[in-house]
Amino acid sequence: MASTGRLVQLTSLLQEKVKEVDTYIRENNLPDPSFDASYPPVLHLPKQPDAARQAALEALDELRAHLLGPVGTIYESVLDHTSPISLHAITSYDIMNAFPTNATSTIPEIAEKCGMHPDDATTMMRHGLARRLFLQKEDGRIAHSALTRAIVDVPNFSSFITGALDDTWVAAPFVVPAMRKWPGSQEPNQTAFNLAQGTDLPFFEELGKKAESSGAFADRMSFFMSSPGMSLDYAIEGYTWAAHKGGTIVDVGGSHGVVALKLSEKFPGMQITVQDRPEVVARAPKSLTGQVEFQAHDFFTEQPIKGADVYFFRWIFHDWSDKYCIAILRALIPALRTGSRVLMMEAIVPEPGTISGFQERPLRAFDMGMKELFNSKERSEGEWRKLLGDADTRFEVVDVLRPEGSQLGIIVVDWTG
Ligand SMILES: C[S@@+](CC[C@H](N)C(=O)[O-])C[C@H]1O[C@@H](n2cnc3c(N)ncnc32)[C@H](O)[C@@H]1O
Repeated sequence: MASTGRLVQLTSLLQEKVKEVDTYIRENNLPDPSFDASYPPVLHLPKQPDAARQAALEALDELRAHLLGPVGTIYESVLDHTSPISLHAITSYDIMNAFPTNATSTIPEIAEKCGMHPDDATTMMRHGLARRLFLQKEDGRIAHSALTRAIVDVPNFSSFITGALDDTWVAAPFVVPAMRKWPGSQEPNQTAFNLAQGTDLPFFEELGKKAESSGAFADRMSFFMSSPGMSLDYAIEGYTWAAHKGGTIVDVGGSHGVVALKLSEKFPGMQITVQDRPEVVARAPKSLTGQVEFQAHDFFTEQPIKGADVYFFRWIFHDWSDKYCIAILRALIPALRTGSRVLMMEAIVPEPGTISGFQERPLRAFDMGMKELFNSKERSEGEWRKLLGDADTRFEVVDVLRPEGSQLGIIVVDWTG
């Protein structure tokens, strides 16, 4: 029999890893962790102490589940369905801006400032306070916490929260009803979002009806894109673009051409066309050099640029179910010549069960979000390979790149037809 049980093993591991993080904090004169509004919104750690932080969180996750026990764990997750409600109220009513981050207030003052009924404000604030959204001072007044200050200060964070809660979280209770109504549907307008919003339109078309929703979605995307794992540098440095330095590149669904513009700076001989929906292209910046062109093109219709060296798709296919991904790939085929390269820059999720539940949970949350909004999914390497094979066996995967630190990998595909 082991000399210590699992609980003590996990606690020792936790202590060892936390000590590593704590040592780094002290040696570098970083502020000691606190919930006070003065505490920075993100604790930036280099690789090694960050690995220790992850290991500590993982040990803590298992320790907590063991201490709660099976019924306790499920009971907690059922109760947890209320968890985002106060956050939703805080961003919807702009409570975080009701008083300055260095001042204090009261619930009646907040209610008046935000146009809320005082009873509603009390329920929301009490729920939030229990989650460290704001802090209750000894004199009973309310102050900002490090969390609510982050909502105020971190660019586009509040749009991200509002968007994610307004669109995705409100759709969550409709996932099971949507599956019952449309079992196995691959249609983008037979989703939990459609039931929640009472619309027949796919997500982006519904959003497009209201200008402010499209703008908020763009802000939400900006927050995503600002995370280190989504850096554009991975698109530029994660693949050997030099092999096509005098070639023609088509960035399909390339939005406003941020990747194309960076590529053109690095490779002045490259000719790049960025394709997107007409309303997106209409708002695209004008290229100064003529090296980057924009073209309205629906990627479900035949690709008009024939024989390019590379057809690049970044973060396109995960929005679509297999049926539609196959349609996008097949619309490309008439333009391909032997050796044409297709690059798919996408999340490549590990096969289920190959990483811990703690690591897999956020990936599955993304996967569920894709189901809620689009009836699409995040895919593993095996699923990407199968998708390409189902589209046409002449697509050959020649490499699968996983740039270190990048949230997205690059599936390198050659056309062998
Ligand atoms: C998640 S964004 C990715 C944008 C860009 N590739 C990037 O990595 O930042 C998906 C893009 O696909 C575009 N899109 C959606 N449907 C399209 C269609 N039918 N034809 C062309 N582009 C489309 C959207 O307008 C949007 O720019």
